[in-house]
Amino acid sequence: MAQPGDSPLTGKESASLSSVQDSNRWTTLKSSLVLGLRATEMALDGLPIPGAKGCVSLILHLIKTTDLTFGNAEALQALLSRLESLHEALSPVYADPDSDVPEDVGKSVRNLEVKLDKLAAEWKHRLEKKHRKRDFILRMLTAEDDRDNLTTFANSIEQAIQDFLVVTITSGRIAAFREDTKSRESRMLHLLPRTPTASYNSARTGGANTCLKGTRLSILKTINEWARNPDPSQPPMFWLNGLAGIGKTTIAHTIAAELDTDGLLGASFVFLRADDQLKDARLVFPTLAFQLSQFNSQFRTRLVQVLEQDPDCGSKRLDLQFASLILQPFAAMSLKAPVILMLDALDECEPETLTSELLRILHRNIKSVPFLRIFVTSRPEGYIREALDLVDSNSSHQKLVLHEDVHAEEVEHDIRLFLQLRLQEIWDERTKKTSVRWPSEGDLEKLVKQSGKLFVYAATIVRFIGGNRALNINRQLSTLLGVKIGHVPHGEPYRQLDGLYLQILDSVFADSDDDYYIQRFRAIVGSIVLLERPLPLESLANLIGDHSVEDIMETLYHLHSIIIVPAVNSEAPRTYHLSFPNFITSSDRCTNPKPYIDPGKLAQYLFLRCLTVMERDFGPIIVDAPDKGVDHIQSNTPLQNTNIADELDIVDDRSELSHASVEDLEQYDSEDYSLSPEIRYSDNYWCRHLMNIPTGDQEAAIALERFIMSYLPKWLHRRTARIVDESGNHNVKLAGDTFDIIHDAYRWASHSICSKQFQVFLQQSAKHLHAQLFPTAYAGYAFGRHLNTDNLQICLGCEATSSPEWRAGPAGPRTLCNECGLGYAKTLKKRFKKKTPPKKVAATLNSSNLNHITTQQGLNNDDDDDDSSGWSDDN
Ligand SMILES: Nc1ncnc2c1ncn2[C@@H]1O[C@H](COP(=O)(O)OP(=O)(O)OP(=O)(O)O)[C@@H](O)[C@H]1O
Repeated sequence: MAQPGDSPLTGKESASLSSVQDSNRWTTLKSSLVLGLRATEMALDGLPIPGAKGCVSLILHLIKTTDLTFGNAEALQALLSRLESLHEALSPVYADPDSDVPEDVGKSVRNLEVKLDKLAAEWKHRLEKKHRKRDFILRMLTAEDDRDNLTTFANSIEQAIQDFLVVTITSGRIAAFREDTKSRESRMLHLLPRTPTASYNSARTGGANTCLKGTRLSILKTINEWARNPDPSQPPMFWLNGLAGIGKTTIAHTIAAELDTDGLLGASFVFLRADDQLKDARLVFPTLAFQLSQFNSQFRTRLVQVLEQDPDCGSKRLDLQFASLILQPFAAMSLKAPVILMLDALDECEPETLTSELLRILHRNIKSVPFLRIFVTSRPEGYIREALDLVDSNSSHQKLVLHEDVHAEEVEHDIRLFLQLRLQEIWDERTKKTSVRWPSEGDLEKLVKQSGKLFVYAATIVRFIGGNRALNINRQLSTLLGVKIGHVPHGEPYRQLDGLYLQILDSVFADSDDDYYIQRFRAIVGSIVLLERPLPLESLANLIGDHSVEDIMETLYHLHSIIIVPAVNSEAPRTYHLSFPNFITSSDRCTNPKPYIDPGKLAQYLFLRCLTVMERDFGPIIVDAPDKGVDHIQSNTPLQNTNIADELDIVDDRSELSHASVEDLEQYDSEDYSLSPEIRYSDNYWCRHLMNIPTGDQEAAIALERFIMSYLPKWLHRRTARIVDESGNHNVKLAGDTFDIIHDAYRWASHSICSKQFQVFLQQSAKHLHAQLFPTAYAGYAFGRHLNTDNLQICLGCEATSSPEWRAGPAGPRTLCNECGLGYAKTLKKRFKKKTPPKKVAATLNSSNLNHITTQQGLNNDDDDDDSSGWSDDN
C-alpha cells in the first residue's frame, strides 16, 4: 500500500492545488453518493432480491475505497473487482426466469446491472494494461484527464443508482397503492354473506360429472346457441327442466365448463338440499355478485362502491339485494358480449316462497341489462312453473323440457352409448378378454329399454354391475335383466327407477326376514338418507349407538350402486342420487315394507339419538329439576348464576356492533371443534329432527321435556360460548338460530303433551338468554317472535301478519304493524325531546336477526319513562 509521503505529486505545486480541488469535489460527490446508496439500500430492504442489496453495499464500500484510490491505483483495481462482484451478485435476478422477484423490480435491477457492467468493462480495459501499470498509476494520480475520468466514473455510478432509486421507489409506491386498493376491496367483498362452495367447479364432494362425449349433442347445441347468440334481444333466460335423474345437472355442468373456458360464464350457483347454505335462497344474489366481482374488474369496482354505501345490502330483501348487488354494478357497465349466470337444481333451493320470488325478480329485471343471461335447471315443480308462467313467457325465457321435448330415439341413443362403453370397460377390466363384446346386443337393448329416459337408471346399472368387485358381473347382470317393469303408466315416470331400486334392495333382504336386520337397515340407511348433513362412518356409528362401523359396512354391502361407501372411517357414506332418498321414504314408491323408511319414525329415532348423545356428553343431572321448576333453573343454571357478560368479558356497548364486525362474524366458523362430530351434529340438529316428528308423539314429548328441564341450561351455556367470542363479538346468526330452536321446540311442545311448567320454563330461558346476550337491546325479547323465514310480513311488536300499513320500528323500516309502529313513533318523539338524537346502529344482518337485535343507542334503559306505547325494555 502506498504511503502519503511516497506520492510522486509531493513538491509539485500546481498538481497539489489541483489535487486539493479534486479532493473537495470528490468529497462532495462522495457524500451525496453515500446518501443515495443508503436510500437504495433501504429501498431494497425486505425485497426478495438476494444480490441487489449486497451490490449496493458493495458500491458503498467501493466509495470508501475510492477515497484511497485518489492516491492509490490499487484501490482502483479493488473498485474493478467490486464491480465484478456486483455483476455476479445481480446476475441471479435476471438469469433465473423462475425467480420470485417482482417483474418491475427485476427490470430496474437488470438496468442497474447493465449500466454498472458497462462501467466495469470500460475500466477493466484500462487496468488490464498491466505492463504499463506503473505508468498508468502515475498518469492516474497526476494527470487531469485521469482525475476527470475518476469523477466521471463516480458520477456514472451515482446516476445509475439515482435512476434505479426513482424507478424502485415509484414502482414500490404503485404496488403499495394497488395492494391497498386490493385489500380494501377484498374487505368490502367479504362483507357479503355468501357461500363459497356454490360454483359448478367447486371442490365440494359429490360434484357432478360432465356428459359422456357423444351424448346430449342436440341439447348442448341448443343451449350453447342460446347462450352465445350475439343478438341482445333474444330471451335472457333459459329454463331446462326435467324429471329427477334425467341428466339436467350433468348437462348444466357441461355447458358451464364450456362457457367458462370461453370466458362467458359470469357466475354459477349449484343448489344442494343437504347443505344449509347451498339451499338458502337468501345467499344466491350475494354469492353470484361475489363471483361476478372475480370475473370482471369493472363489476368489482362498482360492487365495492355499492357496499361502501350500504354494507348490509347483502342481507336485505331479495329484490333489494338484486337491485344493489347485480343491477347497480351492471348499470355502470355496458356489456358487449353475453355473460351467463347459471342456477342449477333450483328445486333444491329453500324456502319455496323465496325461490318463486327469486325467479320473479330475475324475470322482471333481467332485460334491463342487455347481454346478461340466466340459465336455470330444475325439476318441473309446480311453484317454479307458476313463477315462470306468471311473466310474459314469449320473450322472457326459452324452455326445454327434457322428458318431453327430446325424441325418445335420441335419448335411447345416448343411454345405449353410455351403457355400452361403461359396461365394456368393466368387462375388459375384470376379465381381460377385450375382444369379447359384453353385454350381448340383446341384453344391452333390454337395459336401454329399462332405463327409459332416466340417465340415473343407466348410471345405477353400471354401479350395480361394477361397483362391488366381490360380486360376479354376469350374475349381477342377470339380476338386472330380471327387473320387472312392464308398462309405465302416465303420471308415474319413476316406475322403472323404483323397480330397479326394489330389485337392488331385494338382494339385501334375500336371505332373511329377521326383524333385527330390518331394524338395523332402517337405522343405518335411514340415518344416511335423512341426516341433515353426512357424518363420517365412525361418528355415524357413535350417533346411532347400537350399531358398529362393521354393522354399517355389512348393511351397505349390497348397496354400492346406490350409496357411496367410504373406504375409511373418517369419510361419510352418502347417496349417489337424491332419487333414492325420495324413493325409499315414500310408501307409494317403495312398495316393499321391509326397506321402507317412515320419515316420521326415523325423525323420532334420530331426535332421541341426538338427545342421548348430548346427555351422555353433559353428564348426569345433579339436581332434581322438575319439582323446582323455573325457580330451580333460575338459581342453578349457568346463565342465572354467572353473568355471561362478566364471564366472557362483554363490553357494555355490545349492541353497537359495527356492520363490519357483525358481518365478519357471520363468516367465521363458530363450531366447537373440540367436540366430536356426532356431538356437534346433535347440538345443532336435534330440533330439526324434532320438527319432523308428528306432534303428539308421546315418546318424543317425554324425552323433550326431560332434556329441556335437565339439560337446556347446559346446552344454552355451550351455545353462548359460541355466540360470544373472547373479544365480546356476537355471532348474530347463531344467536338467531338459537332463539329459533327454542321457539320451534316450544311450538312443537305446545301441540303435544308437554307440561305447562315446561312451556313456562322455555319462555323464561329464552327471555333470560336474550337479556344476557343483548342487555342494552331496546325492545327486549318477546317470546313468540320467530324467524321470518318465508318472507312473511310479521310485526316484530305483536306478531300480527296483516296490517293496513307497515311502519318503522327499532329493527328497521316496515318491521312493525300500523298500531305498534305508531306507538313506537310516539315513544321516539317523546324521547327525542328529552335526549340528543339517537345514533342509529341497527345491525340488520337479515330478517331472522331483526327479532333479536333491536338496537337504538340512546333509547336504552329508559325505565323511568312513562311508556304507554308498550315499547318498554321488557316488552
Ligand atoms: N350425458 C351423460 N353422460 C354420462 N352420465 C350421465 C349423463 N347424464 C346423466 N348422467 C349420469 O346420470 C346420473 C343422473 O344425472 P343428473 O344428476 O344430471 O340428473 P338430474 O336430472 O340433475 O337429477 P336431479 O333432478 O335429481 O338432480 C348421474 O350419475 C350422472 O353422472
